[in-house]
Amino acid sequence: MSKRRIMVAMSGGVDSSVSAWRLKQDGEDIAGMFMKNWEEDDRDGVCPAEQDADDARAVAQALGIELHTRNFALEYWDQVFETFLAEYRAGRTPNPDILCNREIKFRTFLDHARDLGTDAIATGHYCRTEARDGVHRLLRGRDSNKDQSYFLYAVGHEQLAHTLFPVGDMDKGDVRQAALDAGLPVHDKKDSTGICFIGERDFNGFLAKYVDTEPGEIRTDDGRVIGEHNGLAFHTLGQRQGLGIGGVRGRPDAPWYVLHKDLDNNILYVGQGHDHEWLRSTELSASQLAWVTGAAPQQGARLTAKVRYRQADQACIVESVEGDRMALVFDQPQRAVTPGQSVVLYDHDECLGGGIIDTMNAYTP
Ligand SMILES: Nc1ncnc2c1ncn2[C@@H]1O[C@H](COP(=O)(O)OP(=O)(O)OP(=O)(O)O)[C@@H](O)[C@H]1O
Repeated sequence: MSKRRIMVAMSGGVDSSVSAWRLKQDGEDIAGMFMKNWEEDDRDGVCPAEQDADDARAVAQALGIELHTRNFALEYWDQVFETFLAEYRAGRTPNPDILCNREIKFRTFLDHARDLGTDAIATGHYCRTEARDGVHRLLRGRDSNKDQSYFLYAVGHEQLAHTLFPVGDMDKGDVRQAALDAGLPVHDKKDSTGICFIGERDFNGFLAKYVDTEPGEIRTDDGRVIGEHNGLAFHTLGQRQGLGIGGVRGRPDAPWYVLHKDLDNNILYVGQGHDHEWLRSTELSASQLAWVTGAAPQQGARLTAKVRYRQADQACIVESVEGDRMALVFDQPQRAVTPGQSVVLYDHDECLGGGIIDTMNAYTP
């Protein structure tokens, strides 16, 4: 049997670099691909993507493998960024990394890798897969601190069958150590943070270029108008900073939190108290459902869920799944369940899939 060929998605970061190195150590026949998914605009001369491409090139050279580069900026714009903007325009808070995984890394990239005659792809995500009864399942990464299965819930088993996660069984510390031991030039490179196309720059300034917003009233939970917001899109439920208002009523220093966005009337409701009761939901509904194996969980199933990345597992019950709509009930109230974000379901270590949050039962004025 001829040896399989693997295309490693190489970002120039430490995780994908160690992924490539591990596969090479295992004697696999590998090549790398760097994707450019965003055309640079006005980052004051700083061009992180160029630096990343250089890093990917340096790692490929150190490993003695071929590096392909592809520009998927058009695909990214159409399939990720347009949806991202549409969600913000609708007053919701999207997660573009989840869409990027589904549409770009595990579709466009996978297709390109196949066109180049490779049999599988590899990425540096902290996840694992397991084939059971011939169907590939998605498991959490072994390093619970770095687990990225939340971002991959919308990738199906057909794609996972052709995917390797070489660092999914490693701790981040061991990955960095491996990079150092292997002499990879990126061993001490900083982890990337934030949304990839925005990077470190001002988020609201970026968004304002694409989304028209109207100023409107800021009201307190007891109905007083205490200021003006600059556009509901710039505010996220549960968010603390950036309201530009002082304290009132004997609690001048207590921080304010976004409690509710009244989209019909363009009013931002705020209140004092991180765990304000208006932010608490015990139920939510979600749509745009995606199940890794293709099978939805049973009604009544007791599972755990995350309504945001890095949240601890929350016990819940699947109240209903009908067509493309699911309702969940949580054992404990959840803070700041946010429309547009994803709810992801787990059965112990297995990530089953999830959907995009539409409504929750937090109090609304
Ligand atoms: N520009 C890119 N080109 C090729 N592959 C990429 C690119 N960006 C991300 N990837 C792939 O997706 C994986 C997860 O991306 P993410 O942005 O979460 O990076 P990360 O966890 O910081 O990993 P890394 O340390 O490899 O950058 C990467 O490990 C890599 O395999």
